[in-house]
Amino acid sequence: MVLAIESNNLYIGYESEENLILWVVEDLSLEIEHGTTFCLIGESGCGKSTIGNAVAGLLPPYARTKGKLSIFGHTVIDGDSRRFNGVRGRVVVKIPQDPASSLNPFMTIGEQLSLAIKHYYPKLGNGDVKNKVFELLEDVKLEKNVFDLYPHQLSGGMKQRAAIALALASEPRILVADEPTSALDAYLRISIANLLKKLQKEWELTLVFITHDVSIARHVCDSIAVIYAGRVVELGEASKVLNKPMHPYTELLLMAIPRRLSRERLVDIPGMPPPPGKYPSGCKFHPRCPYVFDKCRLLEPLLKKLDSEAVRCWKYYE
Ligand SMILES: Nc1ncnc2c1ncn2[C@@H]1O[C@H](COP(=O)(O)OP(=O)(O)OP(=O)(O)O)[C@@H](O)[C@H]1O
Repeated sequence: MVLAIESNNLYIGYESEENLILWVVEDLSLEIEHGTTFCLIGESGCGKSTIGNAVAGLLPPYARTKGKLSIFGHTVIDGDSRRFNGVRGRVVVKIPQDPASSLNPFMTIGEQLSLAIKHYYPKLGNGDVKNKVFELLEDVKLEKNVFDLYPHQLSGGMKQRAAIALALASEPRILVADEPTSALDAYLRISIANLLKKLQKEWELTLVFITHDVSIARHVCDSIAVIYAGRVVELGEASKVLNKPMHPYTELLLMAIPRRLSRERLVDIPGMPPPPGKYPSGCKFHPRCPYVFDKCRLLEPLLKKLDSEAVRCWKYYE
């Protein structure tokens, strides 16, 4: 087994102007096998994008880190030092939530893709570059005429496909897709998710898929980490976690979304996730947990390994 991403006890925070560090992600220990699709799921603000940015080498300078992160065995985060040269943009790339943010409005898609390919493969001649651009357009299922179009001439779904093509120009091994479907309607959401899954298989990529949409996660992921208040609360094979959730948060998250052909009533998760700096003592989910007992309020459980899964809940320590 080749590990594409490995983190050991990783902490990620942001330093405020008053030099206070707000730890957003804590105690993150993950092993992501190369050539698989790994999903980070959780409500808004729980730290999914922060983890995605850490993996892609895109944390801002005022971010603070502790612990370790390795990409294909190469240490990129060690304590508060981060070294992504040769990795960022080449081995690992990120597709942003909003495709417009990675596309230049003043250049055609063909010009942008050609420029990216020339940057990564300076020895390629113009003809080969153009051929590569057309291959990329075909890979993301865009017509050849898109070469001459500007971003504003594309629909939302086409823009997202162009952003994916741009991300693939360096022939990366890891693709971080941060809510790549959130701005799209239901049909386009599935078609972009399907495209990413197809590319992951054909290009033998490791795909880190960030979403708060359980039905998309169910559709594309091999394994999944459920994130709450900056920590993994459940980890395992997607089919197991999503069909037989162990953590009360995962259980509620699944009850809060409509399922096809199911007549079960939808349930709201009571309350709101705590913002960084306001995490409660004990288990971070205890104020919203229907199974809370005294110990949960006092002490935070560690992520406990149970067969092929892991769960951070005192229920499983009894
Ligand atoms: N660059 C940043 N500087 C300061 N704080 C940040 C930065 N990025 C994120 N945060 C804070 O970190 C916390 C987690 O945000 P993050 O975007 O990682 O969560 P998320 O789960 O991806 O949420 P969403 O689904 O809304 O994108 C939030 O409180 C957010 O305000």
